[in-house]
Amino acid sequence: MAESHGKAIDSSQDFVASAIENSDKPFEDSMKAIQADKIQFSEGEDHDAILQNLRILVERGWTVDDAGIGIDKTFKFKAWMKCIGFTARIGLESKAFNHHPVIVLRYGNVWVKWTTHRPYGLSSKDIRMAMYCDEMAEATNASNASIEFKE
Ligand SMILES: C[C@H](O)[C@H](O)[C@H]1CNC2=NC(N)=NC(=O)C2=N1
Repeated sequence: MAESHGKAIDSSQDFVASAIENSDKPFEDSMKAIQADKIQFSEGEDHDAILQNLRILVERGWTVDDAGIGIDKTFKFKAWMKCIGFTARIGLESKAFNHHPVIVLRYGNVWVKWTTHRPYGLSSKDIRMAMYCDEMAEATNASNASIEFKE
């Protein structure tokens, strides 16, 4: 059971709620609470840089998993072809950046999870790709064309 600002919290959802609920507290306090209790950073990472961006991602609906090594989010789209288009955009960038997610493609939504296998933990690559997902979700919703598949 982890403590944050004196409250017992025992799930990453609670961590997220606690981080946002305490957002009126100085930034450092709420982020230290998350760092001390939860995140397992990949070796060699700049912890403060990751935490700065993690706060933005959490406010956009990303959640930290219970192991503290990954972040995930569910993107909702009305049309199946938008689910496909979003997934394809993430897939192409994953190939280009050589950093790959777990993606669950369903009718109406796409669940994406980022974690780093080697070195094990949460890395700046996960953060970058999560930011990219948010950008692509906006681009997908804004675009009328379904995506062309280029090899
Ligand atoms: C050999 C290849 O570069 C590695 O296996 C890459 C591929 N994609 C990856 N994706 C993720 N999420 N983590 C990794 O450590 C990783 N490593």
